[in-house]
Amino acid sequence: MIRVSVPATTANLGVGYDVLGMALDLKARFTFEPSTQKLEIIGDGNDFANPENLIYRAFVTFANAIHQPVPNLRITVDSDVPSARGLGSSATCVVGGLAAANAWFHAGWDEAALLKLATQMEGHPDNAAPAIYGQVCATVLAGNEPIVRQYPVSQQLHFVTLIPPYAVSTEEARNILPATMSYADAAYQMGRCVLMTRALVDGDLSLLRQVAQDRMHEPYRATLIPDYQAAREETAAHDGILLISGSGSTMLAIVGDAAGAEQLQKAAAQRWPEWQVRIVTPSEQGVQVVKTGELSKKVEH
Ligand SMILES: Nc1ncnc2c1ncn2[C@@H]1O[C@H](COP(=O)(O)OP(=O)(O)OP(=O)(O)O)[C@@H](O)[C@H]1O
Ligand SMILES: N[C@@H](CCO)C(=O)O
Repeated sequence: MIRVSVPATTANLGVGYDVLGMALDLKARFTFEPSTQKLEIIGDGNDFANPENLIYRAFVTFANAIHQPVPNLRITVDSDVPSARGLGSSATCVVGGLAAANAWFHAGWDEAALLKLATQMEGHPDNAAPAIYGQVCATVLAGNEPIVRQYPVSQQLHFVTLIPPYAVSTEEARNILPATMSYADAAYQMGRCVLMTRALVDGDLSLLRQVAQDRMHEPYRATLIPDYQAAREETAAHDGILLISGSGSTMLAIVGDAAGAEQLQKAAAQRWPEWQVRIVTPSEQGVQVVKTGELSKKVEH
């Protein structure tokens, strides 16, 4: 049996559209076993219990890439990562399926090779990179080749996810973005993206506040999240900064101390009782693969 644990990820971190992403301590756990049937999927939503399941598709993609036959599989899903909420659920499926297949076939692919294939499946690397490597990752593509670097996140920063009960599909949230932006806006954005990484590493909340205002996607995507303005005001009332997590609908609040995070969590949970409001911490680890009862660090080399 192969067990895979993959962290949720919050992509973009505001000003790092398609570049920055951070792994979180919310996990998706998948197990892969031989089955007498072609495919069994247990524990996943009804919509996903079919061969189009993204976890299975990733496993099949890997098998095809190394020219191996696809085995009969039982996949068991136990995920704390809600689907289509901006917390990288699709990346957990893709990275989980690829990493499991890598271990299943003893293929020995390293993280860079997994990231390349995961990026092809996802279309952009900013969820897949931290799902594989952990921490904050900055990733760019040189042709099809991802170039990635990790940044440790300061423990002085505290994070609260505000997860509404409604979904936003990434596809829709990408389609509403304009096709071009001006040089002035590009320069505005580049500088803030660079300084955002510094603010996260240093735990510099005042710098973070100065550079968090995005011009590339948040103004457009806010229209897809009916409670965005209210969530911003609630976060500001607790001295926090609000970003759209990935393509939404989740919003990520960043505050400067643990007590402030708890107060915001309580207030938001009270105001929106049907939301999941969770204090989260960055995950230092990316995907973990456990095979035959032993923890092997990521995939076996
Ligand atoms: N548990 C799951 N089992 C199978 N497929 C899933 C599961 N969770 C998510 N998916 C797939 O991922 C899709 C959602 O991906 P989408 O990119 O829209 O949102 P997200 O990854 O949660 O958010 P974001 O990319 O903004 O962080 C679902 O429509 C489904 O295809
Ligand atoms: N960078 C991606 C992350 C969501 O998958 C986006 O914002 O569309």
